[in-house]
Amino acid sequence: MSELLNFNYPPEPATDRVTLFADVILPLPLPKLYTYRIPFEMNDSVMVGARVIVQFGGKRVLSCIVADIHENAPADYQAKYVLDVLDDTPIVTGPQLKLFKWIADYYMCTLGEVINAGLPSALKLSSESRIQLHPQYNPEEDEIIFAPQEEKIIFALQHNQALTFTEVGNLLQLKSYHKFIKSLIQKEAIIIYEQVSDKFSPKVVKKVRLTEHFVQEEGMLEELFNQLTPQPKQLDILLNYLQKVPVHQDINLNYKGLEKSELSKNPHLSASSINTLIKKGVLEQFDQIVSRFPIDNLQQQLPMALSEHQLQAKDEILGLFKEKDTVLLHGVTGSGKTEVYIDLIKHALEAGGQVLYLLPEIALTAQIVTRLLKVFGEKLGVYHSKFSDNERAEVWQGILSGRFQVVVGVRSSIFLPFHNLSLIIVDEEHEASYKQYDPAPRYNARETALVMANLQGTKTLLGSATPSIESYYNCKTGRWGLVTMSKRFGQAQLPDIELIDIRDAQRRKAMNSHFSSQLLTAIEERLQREEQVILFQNRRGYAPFISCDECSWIPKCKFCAVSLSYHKYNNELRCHYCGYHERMPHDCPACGATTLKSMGFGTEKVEDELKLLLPKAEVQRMDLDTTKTKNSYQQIIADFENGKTNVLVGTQMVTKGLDFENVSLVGILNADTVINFPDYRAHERAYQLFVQVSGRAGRKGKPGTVLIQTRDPLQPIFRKVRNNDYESLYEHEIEERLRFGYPPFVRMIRITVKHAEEETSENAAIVLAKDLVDRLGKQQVLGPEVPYIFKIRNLFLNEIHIKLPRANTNLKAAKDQLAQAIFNLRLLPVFKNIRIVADVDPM
Ligand SMILES: Nc1ncnc2c1ncn2[C@@H]1O[C@H](COP(=O)(O)OP(=O)(O)OP(=O)(O)O)[C@@H](O)[C@H]1O
Ligand SMILES: [Zn+2]
Repeated sequence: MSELLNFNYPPEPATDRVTLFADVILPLPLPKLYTYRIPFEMNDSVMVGARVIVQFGGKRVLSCIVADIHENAPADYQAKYVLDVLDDTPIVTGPQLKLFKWIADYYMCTLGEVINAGLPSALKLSSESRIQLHPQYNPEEDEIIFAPQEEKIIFALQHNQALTFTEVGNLLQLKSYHKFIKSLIQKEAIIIYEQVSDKFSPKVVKKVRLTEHFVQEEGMLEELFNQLTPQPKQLDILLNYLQKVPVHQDINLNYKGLEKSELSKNPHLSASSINTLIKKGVLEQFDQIVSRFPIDNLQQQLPMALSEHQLQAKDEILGLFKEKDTVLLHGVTGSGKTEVYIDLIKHALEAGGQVLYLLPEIALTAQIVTRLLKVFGEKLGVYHSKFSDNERAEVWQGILSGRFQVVVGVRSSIFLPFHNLSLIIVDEEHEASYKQYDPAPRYNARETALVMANLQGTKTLLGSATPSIESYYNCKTGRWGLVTMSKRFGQAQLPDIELIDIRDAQRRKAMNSHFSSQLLTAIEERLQREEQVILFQNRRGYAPFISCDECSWIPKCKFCAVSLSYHKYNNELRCHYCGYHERMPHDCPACGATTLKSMGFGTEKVEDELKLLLPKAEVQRMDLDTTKTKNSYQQIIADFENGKTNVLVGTQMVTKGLDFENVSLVGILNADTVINFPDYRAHERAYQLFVQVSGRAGRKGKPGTVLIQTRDPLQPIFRKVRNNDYESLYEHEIEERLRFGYPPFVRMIRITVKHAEEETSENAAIVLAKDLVDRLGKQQVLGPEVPYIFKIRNLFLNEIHIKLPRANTNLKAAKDQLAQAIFNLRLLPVFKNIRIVADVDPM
């Protein structure tokens, strides 16, 4: 027996020496898969879906995913060897690989880009990866046996914070050192991380417990009581401990102990006495590493009992699922869709499958996670970008191991390694944030979820109070099932919606900056009644631009064709497209006058002015600027829930899905910017936004009011919003879409041509458009045209839109033509540096 075998290293060479090759997906935007040769001794350990380490190019060592194993050597190059296998079991499942391929094909990008977006970086190793000692690893205590090479690594790590892979290679003077790293990870002696700054730091809590002999030995506890009787403060602590940790019922409870803060935060207990007890050896203090997803203190609850309407909706959904794969739940705001989802999730879990619950925004997950945790406890995984990489990897592994059976998350959750889904829920299905705009893959999580459901033979439930026109069309044509809930839950009524004519108010001198006196009075009234208010404004920052009163100078971004927004809190001018920022000048750089004025207004100004106008109001703001840190959403939402704040000002973040019982007034400060947006979806979007934000008012018994400030109260969209008349919106929109050729009747692909020189960009777009007309036909190609924002990050943009009729178009063939046209264009020397982005189903 070789010494190596004792350490679980690759098995002995197979006797029938077939030469196998692995096609791997490298985490790079490469147009095709690369083939590597599998060394004989790894024939049995390389698996589809597992990670292997390969060398790519001269120096780079990368981990990649095996997509296929076969016996065909590549025809045009000599295959390099796979260096090492990282996983015993696949980390990417079969259905997932199929889905990734679909995403790459449909959204016209490479598999590498899909893998790159999909895998948490903690699962992507490269030569930049570093290792450090596992924080729980204790060389004295552990009885694990290490190979000499492993000991060498551990020794080095005891003297160095961290080592790169390359350093490990040099240390061992070995090329195939990865197996030692892998083995050390399995033995939990080391961990891997990507950068020094992102080092894994375990979450530790301080705990106390009774020193062992007090519990183990007969009569010791009684004696302790006697001893402590003269010290009532210490006795109190002991009693309190025993109340929370009833060791007399089960002595094993003592081992888990109690968080020290449970005792120290109690105002009736003395902190110094706790420490005295520790010094005396009555209590012992210890650290415990806890999960990042603690649910210890949550009381598991049964889901709420469904109302008659909810039960009926649920039965209808289950009934429709017998015939259709997809059902849309169209329920007005506050109708109790979430409880219907929860019931269906329970149902699906009982049948033994996994459930994915998609939400469009992190802001929304905060509230819903609390609700779901109560019902599903440890089975629930949460996934979004505010989580650290380690946390995301923990969720990924948790799904593979079966720890998490329900996952709630934002759009990127569609990349997770599900293999046994029995239900997918897409909440707020109309939301544009399901679409990733940049970088590739430019996928729509809603569409991808439907394909995922199809690949796994499962059902999808989409829900919204304001469905997208496309989804509703699918119901009308019978492809999907439709279930409607037209009443709010319980006694709650839909809010009253009133319009305020800003122009008229200005004439009557009834405007106080951006607030009509009607709105201000309404806010004051709610505050007096101790009710809460939500105010919506479509823009963040203080003002979308500033301008000199004297010479009309307006500061613009150096890199983009947009004006700079003014942010007052840090006195900065900022570009919302590229992030460029500079200090707000004191005088006009053009004429020297001191007459710089802010124009228009954003959420920051609303917050600022409201604090001046209503000094008693506790105002908080929720927008991109106030939600940068991980827990900021949760904090803002919790403060509002607890009544610590009474006015919440925000961008579209405050409009959707949030459920506050005490909100009785919603104000929309300027409705017009939402409606007058140059896009075929503008009216659909405006309707959705107004209905959704209105839907936050009056959700629990108290009647709600919505005040909408506008310069154009006759705009027909308002009538539809006030009457909650989705049908009439749909009828109008679908007719226009048919007449002018927009989705759902056509599929659109937007091609953006980018170049640092305006003329080159334009010429390239002209050449490309011409070629596309030849290939696809004149009807199918629109443009090129210069978009409204014609320069971003120093690149000049030109757009071409391709419209492909849904009926009788061979989509695959059309995309091949498009890809060929782009390829040919790039062959022309003048257009060598041109960048071309294809966005399929742009939003
Ligand atoms: N069966 C039930 N028992 C008790 N309360 C319920 C029940 N169903 C819903 N509710 C309450 O009614 C309110 C509205 O429900 P929910 O948030 O699910 O509405 P929704 O349809 O998701 O609304 P939106 O589209 O605005 O997000 C919530 O406060 C919820 O707790
Ligand atoms: Zn910019």
